[in-house]
Amino acid sequence: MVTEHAMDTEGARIIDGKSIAAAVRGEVAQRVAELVARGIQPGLDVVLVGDDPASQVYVRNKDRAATRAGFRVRTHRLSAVTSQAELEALVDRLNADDEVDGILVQLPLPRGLDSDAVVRRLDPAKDVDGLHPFNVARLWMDRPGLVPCTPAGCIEMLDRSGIEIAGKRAVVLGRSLLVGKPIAALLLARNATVTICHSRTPDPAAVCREAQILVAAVGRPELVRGDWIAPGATVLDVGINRVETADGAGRLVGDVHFEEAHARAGWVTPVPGGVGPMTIAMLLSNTATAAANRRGRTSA
Ligand SMILES: Nc1nc2c(c(=O)[nH]1)N[C@@H](CN(C=O)c1ccc(C(=O)N[C@@H](CCC(=O)O)C(=O)O)cc1)CN2
Repeated sequence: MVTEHAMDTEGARIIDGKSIAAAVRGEVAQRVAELVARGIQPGLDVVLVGDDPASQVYVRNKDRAATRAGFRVRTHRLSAVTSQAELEALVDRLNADDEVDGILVQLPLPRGLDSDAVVRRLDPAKDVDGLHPFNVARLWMDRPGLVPCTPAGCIEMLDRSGIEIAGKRAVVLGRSLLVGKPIAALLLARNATVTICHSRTPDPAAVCREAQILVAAVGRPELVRGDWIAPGATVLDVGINRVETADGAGRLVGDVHFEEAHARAGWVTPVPGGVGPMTIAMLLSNTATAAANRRGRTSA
């Protein structure tokens, strides 16, 4: 199936997540400045439990990006042996604190903690990850609300690259609450015809080959090969997998074999530097939206 983004001999066009994320961050900084000019200091509280190295990096980057955009940021670092009751008590305190506009609990939580219960405990108005059942329901009802950051970033990348969504056949590989299901809902809301593939789909390659927009979010390094991709398709790679290399340094790869996708697709996101940076940019955008909603919107 050939989309209107015909390939040329140079291969697919790259969707540069780093530069799109920088543009979004700049726009959010402007929205924050407008709130501050109205006497409102928007605040983000980030909760990190345990010592997972990747989570520590993501939380540090969120703190830095939010601070640079002008938010008041507090990061709460809790030990890996924090109890469910202690974690929920912190969420209750942040829910009750009027200076807190956004609460983000970094996932995954250490084993033994119930992340669903923690997410359900959040005030939906401060749930800048868009994971509370209230926000999930609003998403599926096509009502405005806080939308999970990575899926929101995928849509932003398509829009800012001028890639039409309406009327396209979209295939989402993966059905997680954080990415697969919400990106499917967002594509559907934009009038794509959406199929979700998962571990029990009999021939995922054949389904993916039907896609004009293919989103890979399964956490399986380079699962999607060139022959899974329709010539000219748009490929969004949400996977971030660290794989070993002969020199021991390791490298990051996505769920898509980049070189093969590049040779076949019309548009493709790289890893790193594709969807990943959009996650933090959209967190900032959600936090500005939450602040404006909570504190009385005029423009931000
Ligand atoms: N509460 C949440 N937890 C998690 C989320 C989330 O949206 N909310 N998403 C992921 C991790 N994540 C943010 O938390 C995240 C992942 C990747 C990136 C990113 O910029 N990746 C870079 C590469 C980074 C590297 O070198 O490792 C890229 O792809 O270019 C940012 C944020 C799970 N948890």
